[in-house]
Amino acid sequence: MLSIISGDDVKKLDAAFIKATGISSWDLMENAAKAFFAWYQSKFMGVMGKVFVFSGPGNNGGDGIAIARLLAESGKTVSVIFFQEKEFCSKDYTLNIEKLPSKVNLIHISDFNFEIDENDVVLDCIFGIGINRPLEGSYLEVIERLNKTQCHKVSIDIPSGIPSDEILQGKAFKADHTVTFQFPKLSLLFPEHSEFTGNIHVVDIGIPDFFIQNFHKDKFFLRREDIRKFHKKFNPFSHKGDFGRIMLIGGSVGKVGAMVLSSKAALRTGSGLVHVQIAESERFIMQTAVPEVMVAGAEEIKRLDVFDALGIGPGWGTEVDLSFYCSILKRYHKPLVIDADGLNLLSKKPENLKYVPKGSILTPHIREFQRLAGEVKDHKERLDKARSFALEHGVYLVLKGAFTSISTPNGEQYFNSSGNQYLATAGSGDVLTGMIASFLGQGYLPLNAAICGVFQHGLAGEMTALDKRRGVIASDIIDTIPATFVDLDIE
Ligand SMILES: NC(=O)C1=CN([C@@H]2O[C@H](COP(=O)(O)OP(=O)(O)OC[C@H]3O[C@@H](n4cnc5c(N)ncnc54)[C@H](O)[C@@H]3O)[C@@H](O)[C@H]2O)[C@@H](O)CC1
Ligand SMILES: Nc1ncnc2c1ncn2[C@@H]1O[C@H](COP(=O)(O)OP(=O)(O)O)[C@@H](O)[C@H]1O
Ligand SMILES: [K+]
Repeated sequence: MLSIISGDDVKKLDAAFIKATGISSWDLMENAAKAFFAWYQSKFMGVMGKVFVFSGPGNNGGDGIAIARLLAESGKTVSVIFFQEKEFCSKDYTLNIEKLPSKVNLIHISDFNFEIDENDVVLDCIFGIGINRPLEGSYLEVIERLNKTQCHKVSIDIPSGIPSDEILQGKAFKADHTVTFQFPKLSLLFPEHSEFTGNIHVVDIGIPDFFIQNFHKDKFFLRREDIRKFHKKFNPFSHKGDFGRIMLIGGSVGKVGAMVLSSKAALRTGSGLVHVQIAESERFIMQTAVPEVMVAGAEEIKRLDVFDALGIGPGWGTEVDLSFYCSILKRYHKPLVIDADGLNLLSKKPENLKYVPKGSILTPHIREFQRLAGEVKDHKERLDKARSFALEHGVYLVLKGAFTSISTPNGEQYFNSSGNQYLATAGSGDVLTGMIASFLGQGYLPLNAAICGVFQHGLAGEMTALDKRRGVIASDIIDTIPATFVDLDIE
């Protein structure tokens, strides 16, 4: 798992790493340039145009000059466009200028003619995480001009103009790809910045994560290779009971489809037994749609303790009797999952949050979270609010969207890397509820259930979008859940 640290801490990290290993800051920049070059070779070598490296005065600019050298040595036609004379630039920038082969065109910005073709590549190395004020003057003019230019655009570490941990003030470079070093900078995960970042790629520059953990506070980035360790192992003697008995509550008249999706997703995620509690009139639809599911009557609602996990909310409607809802929360003493109308009902009377069992998992999308916790001005504030909400109520708060975040009762935040925009389709959230409730019922710790559910839901979305793109519907995501176990090599 990658730790996400603040821009200020990156400087301390670099200094400590250099001190501990004896390598020079130039070596670290060289590692960054080589890591970028390897990425470029795998993704861009087929692009035959010229490369224009726009190089600012700091170490991001220095990275650009080192990259220009590697690209030129590999046979590319490279120009470096610089803004400041080297006396005003960082030490490693100057060292790299001295190492540039003579075949690289070195052009001051005032002499550059902006003759860039569609097939050319612009590398944005103007500012990295050292940006400390909004863009102005020639930097702003150049970036605005580049934003209007048709060509391939790649930002190094972060699109120039965006601060590492805050919301952008003013303008920034608009990239098709951002290749970021070591870990994604927090602000790359904000929806406000999606028009600037393009696709985000993380490349390793050789600082081991255990070293970074000395600096990290509370934020992690979840990647595919991290997921296996959150999974439980089952053996050939495991029986239906080991895979858990869960109860999903929701499905009012006309909205039983939500429960069809949740319950089917839970079965596809591995649940041994799935019961649902839905409006009496919808029984027939439910049993026809998913014959493997048991439709619970009032008796079973009385005996909640027999269930290993509950999932409350999909398609429930907001007309539910709040005292009935509270009685479920009060009588169940294990962590449960609350989504959709289960959350909207809590927003109606937030004092009922005290009945939610500790360690439960709440899965709001942005609007549901706003109803629960109030208005925010931007995603940065939303993430802070999610963190304090989880701390205050002792729950896991899964804030859904691109880079879904999981805030824990001890103040940590995990950011998901799987998924795509095609998951934004009716019922997709109901599928996630079924998946998380299923893992919880299989005996996973709440954090592990949330992580595995969120990651595999996203992965199922990616896999199903390969041949369906915007045609993905929630049922396709469910059908692809089993393939995610195979893809991740989980038994
Ligand atoms: N561990 C890492 O992450 C590493 C990072 N490196 C690179 O180093 C970068 C950070 O380098 P720096 O700290 O030098 O930061 P920058 O390269 O972002 O540049 C900061 C410089 O620009 C000036 N500046 C800031 N905002 C400005 C504005 N709006 N207008 C005009 N001037 C402005 C500052 O006064 C400072 O001189 C990273 O983004 C990355 O590209 C690599 O070189 C090596 C390892
Ligand atoms: N752009 C996106 N990138 C990644 N995941 C997304 C994106 N948009 C939506 N999702 C995911 O799709 C699901 C949508 O859930 P939700 O909003 O509750 O939908 P519904 O109410 O239709 O079931 C969430 O898991 C969310 O994280
Ligand atoms: K940059």
